Amino acid sequence: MESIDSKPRVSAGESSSAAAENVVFLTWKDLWVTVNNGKNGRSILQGLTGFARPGELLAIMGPSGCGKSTLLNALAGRLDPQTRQVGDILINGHKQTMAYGTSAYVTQDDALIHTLTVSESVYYSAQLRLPDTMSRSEKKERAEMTIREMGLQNAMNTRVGGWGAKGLSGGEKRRLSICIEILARPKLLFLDEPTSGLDSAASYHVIRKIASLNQRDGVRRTIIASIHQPSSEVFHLFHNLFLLSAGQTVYFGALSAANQFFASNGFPCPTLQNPSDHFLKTINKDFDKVRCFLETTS
Ligand SMILES: Nc1ncnc2c1ncn2[C@@H]1O[C@H](COP(=O)(O)OP(=O)(O)OP(=O)(O)O)[C@@H](O)[C@H]1O
Repeated sequence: MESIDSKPRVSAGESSSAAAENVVFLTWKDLWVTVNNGKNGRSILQGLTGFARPGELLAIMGPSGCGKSTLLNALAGRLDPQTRQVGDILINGHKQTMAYGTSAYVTQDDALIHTLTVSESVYYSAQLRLPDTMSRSEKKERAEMTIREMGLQNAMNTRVGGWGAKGLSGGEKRRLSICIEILARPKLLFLDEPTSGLDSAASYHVIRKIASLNQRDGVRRTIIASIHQPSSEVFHLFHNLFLLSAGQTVYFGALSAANQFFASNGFPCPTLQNPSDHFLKTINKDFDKVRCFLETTS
């Protein structure tokens, strides 16, 4: 089976120039994550290598249970204590801990207070999260700017809402959660399934807002999101793809080269089919073929 090089290389100067520019170039090398369940350890991630660049969005995709959240948590330093991690995770080429506010993690569940409005949620978070070196009015200004960046200006006075009290839509809640996490202008943003539970239009709106953040405020963020079955429009908002199956890398590289990679390995994407559906179907359906595919490409 023919294979192409799915592992793009990091150019020598990229990590050091990211450090000079005060952005984050995240690299992981031969990353293993094992969980201890009784007598035997089970490898959830098996020797993953990749990177995420400033100014780009990386999608982590794969079938349910393949290890997407585990990879995201390992990169964010949020693995739970029962797991063991081996391998290197480097920031701008070095092993280092990130300063407060450098990175943010948006979880799948929106941890919002139902009785607050959008503006109250963001203003209060700004007062609590932003450094004391910022004045009250600077914090308020930052909160307003961030609300606009996430396209929530028309819902400023809408309550979050919950059971029995309708408030924000699911997509608006997700954008509010992101809004709160990006208040401190993190250079590295992790999102765990930011579109889960949303319809395709709301998903597109959420990811488009995330994708446009870098253009709007000029901060070249490094953005990594795990994502389930994105529509074609959502899929094409990402720059790079990390495709996993059973804890192993199926593909890592530019999104634009993934079709060619699958085609040259005997799995061309049918015309008019959403490529992300095709990739996930291929991994799920042809399990034995994919095992052989993994062996040839690793
Ligand atoms: N702490 C843990 N203890 C035991 N097993 C774990 C633990 N964390 C993850 N796993 C197992 O590792 C595998 C990968 O889990 P993970 O949540 O990373 O998958 P996922 O791709 O994010 O799944 P989904 O798309 O369904 O959310 C699963 O089989 C899960 O049961």
